[in-house]
Amino acid sequence: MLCFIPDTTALSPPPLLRHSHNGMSFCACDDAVARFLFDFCFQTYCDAAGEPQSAAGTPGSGKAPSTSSPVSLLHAYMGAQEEDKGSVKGGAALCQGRRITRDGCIKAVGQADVIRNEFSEATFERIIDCSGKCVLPGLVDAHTHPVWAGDRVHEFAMKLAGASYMEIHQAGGGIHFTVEHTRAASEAELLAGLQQRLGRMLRAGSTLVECKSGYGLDLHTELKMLRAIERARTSTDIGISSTYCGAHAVPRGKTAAEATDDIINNHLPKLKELKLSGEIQVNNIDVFCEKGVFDLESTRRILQAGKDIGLQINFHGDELHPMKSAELGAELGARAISHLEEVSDEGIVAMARAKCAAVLLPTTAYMLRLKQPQARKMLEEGVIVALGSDFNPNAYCFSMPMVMHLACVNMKMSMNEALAAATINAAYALGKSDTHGSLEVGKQGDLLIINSSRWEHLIYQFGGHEALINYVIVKGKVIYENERCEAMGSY
Ligand SMILES: N=CN[C@@H](CCC(=O)O)C(=O)O
Ligand SMILES: [Zn+2]
Repeated sequence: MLCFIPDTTALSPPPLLRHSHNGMSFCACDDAVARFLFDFCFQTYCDAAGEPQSAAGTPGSGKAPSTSSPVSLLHAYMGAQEEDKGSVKGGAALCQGRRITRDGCIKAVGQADVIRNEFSEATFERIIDCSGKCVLPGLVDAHTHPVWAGDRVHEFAMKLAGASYMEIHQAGGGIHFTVEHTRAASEAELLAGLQQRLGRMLRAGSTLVECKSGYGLDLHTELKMLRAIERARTSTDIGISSTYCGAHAVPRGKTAAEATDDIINNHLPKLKELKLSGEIQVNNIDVFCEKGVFDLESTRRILQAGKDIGLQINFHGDELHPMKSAELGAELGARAISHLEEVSDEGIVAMARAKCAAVLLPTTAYMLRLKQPQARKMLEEGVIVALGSDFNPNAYCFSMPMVMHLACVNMKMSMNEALAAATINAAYALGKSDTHGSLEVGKQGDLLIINSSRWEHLIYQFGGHEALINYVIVKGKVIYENERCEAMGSY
């Protein structure tokens, strides 16, 4: 087991926050989950690891003490990733009075002395001294396109010179350029690029990421991409939610209607077969619903067909033109819709009612100088707002800390809102808020330890996360340890 000793002094109660958990949208102040998240966020000091401390409070039950408590000492004890092979140690036997399978889930949360008593006979593989540091949930990136070959740095120059995203796309560049290179690449090459990118995401604090296909457009290449994602799922530590995005663009030589028929009649039946045989796990279906790409009716047909084979609907909508994508997503029971720069007022209300998450992508609005999505209005209307990096050859950003910073500055989100959007709400957008996105007993032990006594530095220091992130932990196992972090300091 791994033990963290993040002693805390609660600084102040978090402000009102729109937050989601298990499909509910609520104010953080009224909910134990959110209070827990922020108890962990407001950590200021710690004594030496392993030293007994005194603090009043309740044992780790997943219900954290209120942030109004003057002293809030929290410990999180977690199992390591490997299955226990039978040598149950004293500590393991103590926990909840039953055999612990070392499953990488959080075993207890609560006041330090209470948990110390509960686990007094436990032995730990490692104890991490979190003096002066903060422990946060691992970040969740709800929208990425990380499988591709070639890059589009030349197009960045064109855009800086004034070309629009759609002008480049219609001239055969953009997604078409990447499709050409991705079709020519081998699965091994795609996997190598993907693993490298996932490593960079992990070092920037993401422990769960959504990964889309969508640079093949033909069945052969889409499957090649999905297989690369599947191999990354088993060969890397980062969590993956995979998305079939064969309707990312209309392939050259086909009309949108022909491409729609091809997806429904050929791609999806094959995906269903591979899902059933266990060869590929695909979680979501995506379409780029946009003027000049897939219109509302084609989008509806593809998404419905994907839903019919058990995929969660999670698609690109209302980005460059108002398409009524939000209204469609709400009607179809979409789990999430991304972009939404051009969403209508009715669409926002419909998404709130349908508990359909809005995945906002600050890097894209910034890169393409689009109008910003109306994050404030969405939050006020009760939409579950999540964030994603949208990492792709157009928006080349791996870093959720930078995404949170942009969301705060450009979309006027508070830092608390941005953190919730990049953790529990992003997990909700992927259908994983039961197991990911916050630090609760029974949830997967994915977390970050940052080298600052105030968690807000992770957002405030734009581009400073490399020096701030001290540890990245997935399923209770230290995946990344930044030794330079101590030397660099955080201020
Ligand atoms: N807008 C559509 N898809 C991506 C961009 C993909 C690309 O340009 O390669 C997005 O979410 O920003
Ligand atoms: Zn995208």
